[in-house]
Amino acid sequence: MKHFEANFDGLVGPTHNYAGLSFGNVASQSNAAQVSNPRDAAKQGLKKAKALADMGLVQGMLAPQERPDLHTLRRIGFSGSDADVLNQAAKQAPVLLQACASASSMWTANAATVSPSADSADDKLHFTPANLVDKLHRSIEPVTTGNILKAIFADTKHFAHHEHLPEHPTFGDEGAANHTRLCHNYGDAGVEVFVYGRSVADATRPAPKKYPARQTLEASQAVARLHHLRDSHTVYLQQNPDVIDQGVFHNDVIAVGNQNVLFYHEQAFLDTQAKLAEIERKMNGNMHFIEVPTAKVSVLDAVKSYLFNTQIITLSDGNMAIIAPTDCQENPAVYAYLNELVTLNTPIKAVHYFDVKQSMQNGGGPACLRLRVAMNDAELNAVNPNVMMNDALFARLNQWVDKHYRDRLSAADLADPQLIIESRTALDELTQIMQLGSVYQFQQ
Ligand SMILES: NCCC[C@H](NC(=O)CCC(=O)O)C(=O)O
Repeated sequence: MKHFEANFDGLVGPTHNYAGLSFGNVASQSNAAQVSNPRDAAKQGLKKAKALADMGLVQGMLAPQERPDLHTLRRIGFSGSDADVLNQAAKQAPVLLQACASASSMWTANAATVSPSADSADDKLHFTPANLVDKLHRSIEPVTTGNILKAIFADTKHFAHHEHLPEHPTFGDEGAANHTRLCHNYGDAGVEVFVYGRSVADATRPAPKKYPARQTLEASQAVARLHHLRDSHTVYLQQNPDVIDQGVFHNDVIAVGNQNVLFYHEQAFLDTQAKLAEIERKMNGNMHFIEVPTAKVSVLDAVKSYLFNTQIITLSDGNMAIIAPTDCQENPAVYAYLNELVTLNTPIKAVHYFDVKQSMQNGGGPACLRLRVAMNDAELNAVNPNVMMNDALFARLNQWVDKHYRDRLSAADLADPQLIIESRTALDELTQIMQLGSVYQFQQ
């Protein structure tokens, strides 16, 4: 049986816009009120996903969510026709309308935490959608995320789906952005590293002062229990609160892992040496810890360029490559570091750059755009084949984007009732292309 890691990228939705909704996410805040280009955003994402498929990786796509979310707007008291609801919300509570119109489900690293069957005591592949409670616009994602994941990973013989954690700050959960699975071969039992920003129960642990710590230790522990992970193969690691206060709102802005490589910034964690020793021990040795010193790349440069929001992928020859945003080429310190990295004695031998600027301007790099699912042949055979990237799906989805997406969207456009119709027409067609069934509220 073959074992590998598949990536499922989020297809950018038709309402992609810049609303400055994410306090603590520097890019989101500094690009607030810019005009976005949903069509380019979707095509940039598709191009990156297709390139990985062409490199021989197993690559799928996850459908976007229904936005504007009329269901939530009605739940909070706006009423009448769909156009009335938008109109009232735009006048009375424009920030709530923006929250209900965000295309943030595109960042599928936050869709869920995924544990492969090799790690779980019940031999199933587990999914827990993230509750994303720290941000209103993201807290409305998990139910539909669960529907989409169940429509793609349907076979209960292989896949276990859990409900998102209780919607309370105690269980703040940001999904795979704060979770890294390490292993020697993809089929081996791996070590799952959960990185949290604060502990609710243990007030003696430090916490950030300026920006929120979105992920709690309590949430990470709950997910590990749900997924039947073994203590001997699980590590809980605290993020350095000082870097959260410098804009590292998710761990995947400061660290990324693949197989036996952990690539991270010197200032990423607390208790770094003791925790790396625990990882080394639980992995039975042979780890490559690639620590980037502040002297070479500052935290500020890491946050600006998204050096760590890169994907590290294993190619068929066993070598690894980094998938980086072009912003890393534009930052002299980071570019120099990456050029040096490929000459060092590590498994990483190449860097490929992709323009994902539409997403970057909201604080989402290549790694935010994908959900990793380590699996085997038998599990892949049970996945809905209509979401898997290939020449035909790439062409079909590009046509679909051209047909339905606008090439500019401003805050004022979110109040346009026509946007509801466009978005629903597009998503209805997409559920047919991907054969997802009725995953959206408007289809029920
Ligand atoms: N993993 C990357 C997530 C980026 C995402 N940005 C946003 O939601 C910005 C939306 C806006 O400001 O319009 C976030 O902060 O959760």
